Amino acid sequence: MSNKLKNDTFLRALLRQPTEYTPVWMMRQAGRYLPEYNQTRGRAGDFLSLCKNPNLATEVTMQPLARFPLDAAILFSDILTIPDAMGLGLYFSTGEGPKFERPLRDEWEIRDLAVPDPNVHLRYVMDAVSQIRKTLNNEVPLIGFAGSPFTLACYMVEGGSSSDFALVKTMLYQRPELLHHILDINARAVTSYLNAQIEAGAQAVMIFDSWGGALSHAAYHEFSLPYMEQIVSGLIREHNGATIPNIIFTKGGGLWLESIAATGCNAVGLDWAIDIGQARARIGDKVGLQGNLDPAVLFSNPDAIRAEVGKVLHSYGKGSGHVFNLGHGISQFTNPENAAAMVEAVHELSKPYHA
Ligand SMILES: Cc1c2[nH]c(c1CCC(=O)O)Cc1[nH]c(c(CCC(=O)O)c1C)Cc1[nH]c(c(CCC(=O)O)c1C)Cc1[nH]c(c(C)c1CCC(=O)O)C2
Repeated sequence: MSNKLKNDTFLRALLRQPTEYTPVWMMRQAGRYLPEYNQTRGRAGDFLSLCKNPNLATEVTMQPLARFPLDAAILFSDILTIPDAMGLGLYFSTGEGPKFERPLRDEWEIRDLAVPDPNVHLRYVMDAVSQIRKTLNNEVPLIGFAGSPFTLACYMVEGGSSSDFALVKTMLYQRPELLHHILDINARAVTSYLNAQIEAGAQAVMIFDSWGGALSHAAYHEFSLPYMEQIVSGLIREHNGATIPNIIFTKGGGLWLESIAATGCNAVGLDWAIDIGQARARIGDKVGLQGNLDPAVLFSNPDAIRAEVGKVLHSYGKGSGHVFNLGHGISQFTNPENAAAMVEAVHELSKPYHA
């Protein structure tokens, strides 16, 4: 099988190589805003069964690509597959988000944590990756992903979603060595998981640090960033002759862009709080940038969406190095026609910036 991509615009933009237009994909592009996704999830039974069934995971990965001319596909899965493989017992109760049957509450549970073998305990993810690659037939690249060690620790310690991170932050300040132990296991688990995804066919990888932005300046630099740096330095950089770019996305990380860019990553994800032109001025000579449209823009209408897309493109300015995306996942209450309008506007309006 030839590995030549028909559309590698996304990969080139991450590596700051020239492109004809600005490539675009959407975080959570396969999800509940698509009626066909809800239909497939209904057939699977629930969200986790969907993740664990490679046929159905492939089907939903392809759904947004059938609707919109996106420049990348992203593996359909979840960041919490790793703690699930560690034995914490992931489940999703409708309307309440992710939960663990056995969150980390006792010190012995933390001391007992072990790095799962991705090709055994997360075989279903690797099977999905290779099946998605076959189905994609080299049309666009496939993105693999994982959660950051700190973001995973938030869920593992809290036992689910949290608004104040009381338990994990108590541990951070009271028993920092215990949290460091969890983070070290998580960093090794994420590195081998992402490398297994690359070996199974992922052509770029992204680390979601969804909660790093909830930390203080000092705590971010002690408990989140160094572990992402450890992962980046352990990632496979070339596979079957192709460069495998990586992206770090700390939501709320705008204050720390220089530190993030210094990890050795290829690209940095931006939420919508920062001006992308300013971000480029700060780190754009070192890394590519991905983002940064407010997902709420997609609640408006095609004309307003076009105007907001134009502002982001104008702020980034001329030249390569930008992958257009939302600043966070697409809302389940988005009209798919508005997502279509965004993708079309990016492709059309970005061409003059690459002339
Ligand atoms: C924190 C986090 C999680 N998962 C993820 C993150 C990091 C990104 C972020 O900050 O949002 C990452 C993720 N989750 C999902 C993907 C799939 C790929 C994609 O299309 O982008 C990715 C990349 C599918 C999903 N993961 C989830 C859904 C919705 C579940 C459903 O279908 O019922 C999807 C499509 C469930 C999930 N999974 C998680 C939460 C908090 C929830 C519930 C939130 C919600 O209800 O919107 C954990």
